Amino acid sequence: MTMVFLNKEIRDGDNPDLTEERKTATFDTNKMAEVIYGSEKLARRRREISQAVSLIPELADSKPLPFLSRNEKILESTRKVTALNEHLPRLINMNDEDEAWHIHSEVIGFEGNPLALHHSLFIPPLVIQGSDEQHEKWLGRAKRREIIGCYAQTELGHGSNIRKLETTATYSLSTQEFILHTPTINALKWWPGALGKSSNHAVVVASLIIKEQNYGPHLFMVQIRDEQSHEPLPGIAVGDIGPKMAFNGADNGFLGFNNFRIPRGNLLNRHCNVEVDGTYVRPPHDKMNYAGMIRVRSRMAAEQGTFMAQALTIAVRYSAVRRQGFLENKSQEVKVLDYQTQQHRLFPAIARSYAFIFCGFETIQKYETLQNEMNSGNVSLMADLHALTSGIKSVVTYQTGEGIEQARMACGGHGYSMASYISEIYGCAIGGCTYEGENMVMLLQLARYLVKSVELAMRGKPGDLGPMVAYLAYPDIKVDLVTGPEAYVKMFQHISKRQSIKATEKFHRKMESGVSRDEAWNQCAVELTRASRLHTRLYIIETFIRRVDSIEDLSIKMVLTDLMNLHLNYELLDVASYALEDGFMSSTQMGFIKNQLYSSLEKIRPNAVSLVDSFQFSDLQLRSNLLNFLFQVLGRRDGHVYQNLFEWAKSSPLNQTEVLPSVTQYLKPMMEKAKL
Ligand SMILES: CCCCC/C=C\C/C=C\C/C=C\C/C=C\C/C=C\CCCCC(=O)SCCNC(=O)CCNC(=O)[C@H](O)C(C)(C)COP(=O)(O)OP(=O)(O)OC[C@H]1O[C@@H](n2cnc3c(N)ncnc32)[C@H](O)[C@@H]1OP(=O)(O)O
Ligand SMILES: Cc1cc2nc3c(=O)[nH]c(=O)nc-3n(C[C@H](O)[C@H](O)[C@H](O)COP(=O)(O)OP(=O)(O)OC[C@H]3O[C@@H](n4cnc5c(N)ncnc54)[C@H](O)[C@@H]3O)c2cc1C
Repeated sequence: MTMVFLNKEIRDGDNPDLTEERKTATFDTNKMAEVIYGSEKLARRRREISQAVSLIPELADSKPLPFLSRNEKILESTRKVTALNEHLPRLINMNDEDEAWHIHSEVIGFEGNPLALHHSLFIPPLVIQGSDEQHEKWLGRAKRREIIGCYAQTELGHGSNIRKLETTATYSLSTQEFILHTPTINALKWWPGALGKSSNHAVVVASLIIKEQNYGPHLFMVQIRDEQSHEPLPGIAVGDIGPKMAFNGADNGFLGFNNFRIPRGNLLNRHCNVEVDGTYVRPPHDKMNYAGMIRVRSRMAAEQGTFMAQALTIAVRYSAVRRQGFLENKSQEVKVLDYQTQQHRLFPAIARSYAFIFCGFETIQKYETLQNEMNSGNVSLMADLHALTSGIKSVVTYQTGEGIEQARMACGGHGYSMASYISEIYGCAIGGCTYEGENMVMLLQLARYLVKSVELAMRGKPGDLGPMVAYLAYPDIKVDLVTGPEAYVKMFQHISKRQSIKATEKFHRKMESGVSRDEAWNQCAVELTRASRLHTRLYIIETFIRRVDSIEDLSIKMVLTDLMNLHLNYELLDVASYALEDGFMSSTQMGFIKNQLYSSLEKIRPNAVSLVDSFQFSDLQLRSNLLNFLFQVLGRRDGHVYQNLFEWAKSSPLNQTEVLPSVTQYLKPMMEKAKL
């Protein structure tokens, strides 16, 4: 029997400890899902899609993934993604990217698949950088999945510094072709997802050479494998780069060219061109070829917030059914979720998940605006969004890693087992600190923007500062935190502004003392990255406040206000030393922040399970679908952890036989020998 309480599904047969949690919630999880995913329609569509997928057996894992070898993982992810391809048009609106992401996440999980990059990194640069004619030629084929592609930029020797990529695309005037070449081992493309064994096309980033002049990195559409035989084309060396920390269901690859020729029309030329006679037509912005990277980075806050939310769903549900130790009542052990330390471990991370998802939706919208402007030739928004997304991708990936690791530790010993599946989520999410721009490198990109902005403010031109950095010119007026969120923002603004100014002044002093600009920059780099982090954390706080302000439903607004207050106090406490240093914050205020934080933990406690339930991850999505295969066990919606942990252990391949060859071949002889 199912009883609906405030639209929260209470099911007979669930672990009573979880049922009790769901009953104490003060809000409706369906309503909260609408806020998280931005609309009633999307939240509802997600549920409908999850439900539809759960009814199609071939879309479920056919084996528990942690027990599979790499080859088996790739076979399984490919089986699922191709099976899904057959069902997609019936299950989702094919033009809706959010629906597509959701269904892929349901079916594929975290371990990658040969089409993940096709949609996120092959089609988008083709859309952004390809001309109408090029769309005509490749886009339809790519969307129909007649061809499979990837994005090949990083090389063995260079990833961060793309101006130094060594792969060359030399224009041949006589044949009107580009000759792609890999001059050294270091120049091999290295890392691109789905390149190794699956793709037959790649968007390749290579240095464009015309009449011996290097015009820097440009994007080329390159067919790398025969469409019939799938063999590499002559002049191409391609393969898999081996097992990784995660994403082992995907084939990240290497790629080398031996004077491989492609037609002139394969340079993606919506914004730049090489004419027949070798004349180079410049793009409207120097870094136009980097626009695809801004796109991916703009999506990372929501994506990473979701990864963290998945780990937290597992940890919070488990913490509500795990009983260990006593508080006042000595006749019953307490749920570990009742310990303040456990709450302090998990609840600020829940708040960050919400904050990242809210911030993510804002940045995705900003990117869409940029894209529309770029299409009509206006590139003025590019610099701001590059700076913003560089900071956001760095801060959210790092904090997501922290949050997921805390979720794992919060599950004690069982968190360390693959039965929690948290380590797989961690491996997948933490890759984000490196891919799409190594975090330190991206923080330093934002720092360039901050330093320039401080210089403008110092030169008495605050009117030239964009809205994102206007606070750098605000006067320092002390604030009373009791007055609410705005005061927290002002305190954060002061901290961020002061650090940006300090780092800039240090940089100036170094140069004035005769140190070169680059060396001075390097000697200030740690301080500069601190400024970037603070600026970004301030931005995330502001998006959280904006989102909560916009909510009308009172019960949702109240619980999100609790979560936002927790976030404000946690973030401010974390950086308080910056404000204590110059006396902007007093030790009394510090005490106030701590007390507010502890009181927020208490307020959130009754809503904790429902706050993670509101993400509405299905058991399949968390890989805990008992109907198909025993898998991630701790975060099951029904909370039946222990019996399923035992089932999980029994299903281990090691337990399919009582005596292993390791015993008969090695341990037994050793023991026998010892008896002699
Ligand atoms: C619809 C269907 C969907 C289906 C979905 C299917 C499946 C999904 C299911 C599950 C998936 C699950 C999970 C998926 C999650 C993850 C995916 C997995 C893997 C991700 C793949 C990652 C791919 C990559 O990593 S691609 C490679 C990325 N590489 C980088 O990012 C390189 C970083 N380096 C750089 O960007 C540059 O080198 C640089 C650091 C910016 C420096 O560039 P440089 O040219 O040297 O410039 P310089 O520093 O001198 O600065 C000069 C000037 O330019 C400005 N600038 C720089 N960049 C930009 C820019 N982009 N835009 C604007 N301006 C820019 C810079 O600020 C300077 O300005 P100024 O002089 O200071 O004014
Ligand atoms: C899971 C995964 C998937 C990927 N998928 C793709 C893909 O599909 N396509 C693709 O083209 N690439 C892909 N990559 C590659 C990825 O984009 C690069 O690894 C990334 O951009 C970092 O570059 P790097 O490896 O050269 O690191 P490096 O730059 O060598 O970084 C090493 C260290 O040097 C530091 N460092 C480097 N430069 C500076 C600097 N200027 N100032 C200060 N410190 C610096 C870094 O902070 C870091 O600590 C993927 C990587 C991973 C992990």
